[in-house]
Amino acid sequence: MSIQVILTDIEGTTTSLSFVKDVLFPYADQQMHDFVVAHRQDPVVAKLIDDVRLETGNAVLSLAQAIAQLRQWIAEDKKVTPLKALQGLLWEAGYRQGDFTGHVYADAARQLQAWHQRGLALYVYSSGSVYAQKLLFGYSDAGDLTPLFSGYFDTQIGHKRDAAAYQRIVEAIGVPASTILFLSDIREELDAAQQAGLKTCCLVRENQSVEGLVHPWVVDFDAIAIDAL
Ligand SMILES: CSCCC(=O)C(=O)COP(=O)(O)O
Ligand SMILES: [Mg+2]
Repeated sequence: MSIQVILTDIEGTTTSLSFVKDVLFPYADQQMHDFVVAHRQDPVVAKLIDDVRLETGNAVLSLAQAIAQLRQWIAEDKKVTPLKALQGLLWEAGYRQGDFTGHVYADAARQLQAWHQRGLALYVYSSGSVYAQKLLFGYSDAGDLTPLFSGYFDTQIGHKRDAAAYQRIVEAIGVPASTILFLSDIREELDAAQQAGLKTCCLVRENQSVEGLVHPWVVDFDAIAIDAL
């Protein structure tokens, strides 16, 4: 069956690792303390701090300890759902103030537009929260790309190395798994998607090794031959 849907990862796939690690994460790290303290009474932020307590298994974690835990998770690049949700809220100010724009490779922006034009449905699946995904594409280097996307998934649907997450995404999109092409730079994510029956393609942008790679791979979006996959 031919491809009807493209499901794409962000970091390392549409977007450089460096933008996430050298721009977004340091920004969140610098702003986390003041943001959480200023918004601690906001029900959304208060719930996320409770979620940090749940995640750590320490129900009496103080606000200061929760902030320290969040900053440690940033340093360790942990894909923890309350951290990802808070990062989205923090980055909003950075995008709106023009402190940075969302990095999207020119080839990715070009092909996303071309695939949308030819009638393929485009979805995102990233560990970054859906809110953060919409900000990145909404304030991207290539302008507002959000009209191209039919939907977004984050770790609320499951973790990216878990085949069950892809099965839930297939159900949510409502087309056969074999008509969905998943794009990612991480082979464990591609393995999980393949187990769920999706087609896969690995983005090898930054000198990763392709030794033993069982997935088709390309160096950028221009090299993806949808009809040949
Ligand atoms: C979309 S927000 C910035 C990226 C981010 O926080 C992240 O964890 C990236 O994970 P991905 O699954 O896109 O590799
Ligand atoms: Mg990635």
